[in-house]
Amino acid sequence: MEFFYTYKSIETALPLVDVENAKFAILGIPFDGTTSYKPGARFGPTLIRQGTVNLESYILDYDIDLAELNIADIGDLEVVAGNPLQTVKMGIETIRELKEANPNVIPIILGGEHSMTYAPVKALMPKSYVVFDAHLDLRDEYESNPWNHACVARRISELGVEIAEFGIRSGIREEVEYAKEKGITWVHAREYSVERFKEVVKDLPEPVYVSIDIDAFDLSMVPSTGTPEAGGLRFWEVIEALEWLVKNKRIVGFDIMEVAGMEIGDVTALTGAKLLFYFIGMMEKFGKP
Ligand SMILES: N=C(N)NCCCCNCCCN
Ligand SMILES: [Mn+2]
Ligand SMILES: [Mn+2]
Repeated sequence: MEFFYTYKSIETALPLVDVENAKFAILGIPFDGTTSYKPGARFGPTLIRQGTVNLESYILDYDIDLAELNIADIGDLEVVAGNPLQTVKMGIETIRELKEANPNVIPIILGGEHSMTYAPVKALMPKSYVVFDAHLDLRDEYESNPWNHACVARRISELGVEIAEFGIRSGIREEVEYAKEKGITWVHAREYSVERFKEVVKDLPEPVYVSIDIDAFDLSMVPSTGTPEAGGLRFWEVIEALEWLVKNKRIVGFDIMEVAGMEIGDVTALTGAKLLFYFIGMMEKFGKP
């Protein structure tokens, strides 16, 4: 199947199937036009895919081999340089095309900056948005742009989607006040635990969209990201929370955003690649239908 707004990118190290037969479909959105400190997230989709070359397709702790699963990769979205809204609109259309081709497929978006997450959320319209992030992303606008990556959770909130945020350690008072006004729960990185995650998420309505802004992880694991923040989360404490989430809530989509970098083997991209493999593996092993 051909998609109007996509082009073929490098492929992961996994054998791939057609969209029509896929359980998971990868789409890269290489946009980084509003990142304010470090650029390079436009290379995230390519670097994450290339990082999978380094990984075994077999997930030891799950006894699942991703090479045996039905995974499609529809390439990267054609972005409109400097225009996040137009790029998001093309992303919405592409993900809707994807779901028309296979209503059961689970889209996995590789960013690109976090503003692009609005596209899968608008296309899939989950009841809840669960996000790991260093930043609240609840600004009404940033650098005079309401489609800046610092605003994505606010735009999602305006869709009426319930929101829970984890790993937070950066924001402004106005965002905290907005979260309080809208009943958005956010957990500071210092207060984060898997138990706290379960407490917050257990009553959220389904289905759920899960977003990972890679800067939620500690700076040591993800130095190549647009707005890095020290004091982040550890890998396995996020994986354990996601395993509980996919067992207990129906997941309609997933993304890994804000992976930047300029070279093959970038540490941040390798973190993203490992996370990609674990998410697919846990969905296969534990995913609630
Ligand atoms: N990724 C994000 N959500 N970023 C939010 C804006 C970056 C905060 N810089 C603050 C700079 C103040 N000197
Ligand atoms: Mn973010
Ligand atoms: Mn962030």
